[in-house]
Amino acid sequence: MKYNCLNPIAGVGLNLFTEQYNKTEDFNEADIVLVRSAAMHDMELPDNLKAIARAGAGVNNIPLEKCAEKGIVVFNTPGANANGVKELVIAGLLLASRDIVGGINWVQTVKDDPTVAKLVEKGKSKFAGKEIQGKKLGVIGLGAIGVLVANAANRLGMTVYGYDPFISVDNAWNLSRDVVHVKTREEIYAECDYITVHTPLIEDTDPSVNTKEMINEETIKQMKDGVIILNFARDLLVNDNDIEVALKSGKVAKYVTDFPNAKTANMENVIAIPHLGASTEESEDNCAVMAVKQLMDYMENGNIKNSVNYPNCDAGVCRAAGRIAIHHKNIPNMLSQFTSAFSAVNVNISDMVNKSRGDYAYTVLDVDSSNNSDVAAKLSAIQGVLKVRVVK
Ligand SMILES: NC(=O)C1=CN([C@@H]2O[C@H](COP(=O)(O)OP(=O)(O)OC[C@H]3O[C@@H](n4cnc5c(N)ncnc54)[C@H](O)[C@@H]3O)[C@@H](O)[C@H]2O)C=CC1
Ligand SMILES: O=C(O)C(=O)COP(=O)(O)O
Repeated sequence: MKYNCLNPIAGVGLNLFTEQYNKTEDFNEADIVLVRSAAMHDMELPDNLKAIARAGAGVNNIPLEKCAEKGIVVFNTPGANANGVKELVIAGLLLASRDIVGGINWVQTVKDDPTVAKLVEKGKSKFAGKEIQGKKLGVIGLGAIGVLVANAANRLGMTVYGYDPFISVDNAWNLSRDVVHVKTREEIYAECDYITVHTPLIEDTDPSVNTKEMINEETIKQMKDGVIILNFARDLLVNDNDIEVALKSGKVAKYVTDFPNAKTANMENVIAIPHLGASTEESEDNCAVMAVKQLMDYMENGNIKNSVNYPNCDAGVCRAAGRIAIHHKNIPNMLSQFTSAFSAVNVNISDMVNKSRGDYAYTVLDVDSSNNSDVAAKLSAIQGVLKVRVVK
């Protein structure tokens, strides 16, 4: 089996691959691909490609639907880099509150002056700021990162407001009970001195689901004067032209972004960080290990864990003579056709798992025969079947 890395992936993860797996520099001959932020939307997806693992959280760089149509499972690594991002968000809160960057840059301009010690005492008042303790922070999106940010800010003495209409049970359990649970984004806009966004980038006609450009003229208008906005999620969550106007007028005091672009990188009062949220040794290692383990379990057992375009499916380790994995449309009459294909050749199905997610489904069949290539070819020809893989 061949794997290709579209971005550098930590060695501690890649070292988990056994001798069955070989690295290839050629994307077109890969069975599996590991990726971080490389843009995949315009890439031609080869027929032999079976799975893509995003060593990270955001999957907006990957064509999920196109992959699902080709029976390519896309995984991510939920939570594996959340602490790295949380720590940078806390740094972002402090960088936006105290002119640390301005002060450091100024010291560089006077560092060769023998009276530098005196100069700093005289000049430091230009860089004075505010403390975060006692201020209100709004967290939009209480997933792996949002929960950690909310809890950490709460421990630093901030009053934290949290909004997430789709919060998972686990994340709700992990959220500090001191976090104020708000039911609308508007409450956050009206109340908070700092607002940080931690949702995926989602484009949808339903405004409660859509996150694209959720920070815009209309929503900024509802915020407090001098609000500080932090964006460690994706640049498209914020409308660049609207934030520019708001920064110029002082309505927004600072915009901290981990996703600078040609516009925001040139705006005054923007603190632009070069997408460093997940760039820590620990996060890179966690993501790589999780991504590789998920890929290996998929390749060797057909199990799917943490997919973003196919249902999760745990068929365990195969103890039968053969295992076939079928990617198919979630439509009527599929299972009966699969079972008929095996009964036609008098092969017993000893175990079966069938899972669906939206328009797509995944079926794993354990059978009492180790020679299944002919049946696999017949299964591939069934209308609605997207890919058939002989796992064992
Ligand atoms: N700066 C960086 O290096 C990194 C950035 N990210 C970005 O941060 C995002 C969040 O990451 P995680 O917390 O790990 O993901 P996650 O999937 O654990 O959390 C996302 C949360 O957003 C919530 N959500 C979805 N739509 C929403 C809406 N319309 N309104 C309010 N909440 C909504 C979900 O219910 C979920 O709880 C990623 O999608 C990615 O874009 C993630 C990791 C690193
Ligand atoms: O995990 C994410 O969503 C990130 O934004 C991290 O991206 P990266 O892996 O650092 O290119």
